[in-house]
Amino acid sequence: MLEQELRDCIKEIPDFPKPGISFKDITPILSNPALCHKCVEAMAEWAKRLNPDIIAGVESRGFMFGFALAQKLNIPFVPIRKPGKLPREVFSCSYDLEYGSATLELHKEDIKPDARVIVHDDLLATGGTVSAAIKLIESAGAEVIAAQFLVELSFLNGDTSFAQKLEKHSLVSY
Ligand SMILES: O=P(O)(O)OC[C@H]1O[C@H](OP(=O)(O)OP(=O)(O)O)[C@H](O)[C@@H]1O
Ligand SMILES: Nc1ncnc2[nH]cnc12
Repeated sequence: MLEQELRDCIKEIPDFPKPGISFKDITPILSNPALCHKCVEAMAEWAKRLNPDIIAGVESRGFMFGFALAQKLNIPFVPIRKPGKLPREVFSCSYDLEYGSATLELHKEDIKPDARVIVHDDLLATGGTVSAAIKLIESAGAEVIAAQFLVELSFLNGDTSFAQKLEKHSLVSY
């Protein structure tokens, strides 16, 4: 079963990057092309019935499977990036995450109003990152129809209030 294969592959690193954090290292998945393929297939199978126009992926770990998913669905991929990286006019949003605080940016021109967007990230922890990504996309006048993750840390009891207004999906939950 895919969920078990992912659990067996993801490495848990205690006290990284700060004491008390159990870091889920997804990079071993990237060394396993067959498992990557299964992940993209499973994400695409779930996402396609929602008929999205765009996959928006969050820097940096959200780029890897987010781009692959967009390619699989044959739709555009739009990057949501850390501050100062995108050269054109941006929407900007600051937020807190499990081990600090951060800002994300989105090119204003990249998402047209009324587009149906799926936000993709590798991992859902406190929910701060995905909530910021949703705000950015809504600033562009577009609709976020779902948020999709490789990994969800349910034990954190993070802010999943975003899931009241859109669909949420993850391949493995801790
Ligand atoms: O749900 P949250 O508490 O907001 O945490 C989840 C976010 O944290 C990690 O990103 P990080 O900011 O560490 O950046 P990276 O992807 O560049 O490693 C992860 O890739 C998610 O984007
Ligand atoms: N515990 C964790 N492991 C990996 N990435 C994270 N991003 C936020 N919390 C994380």
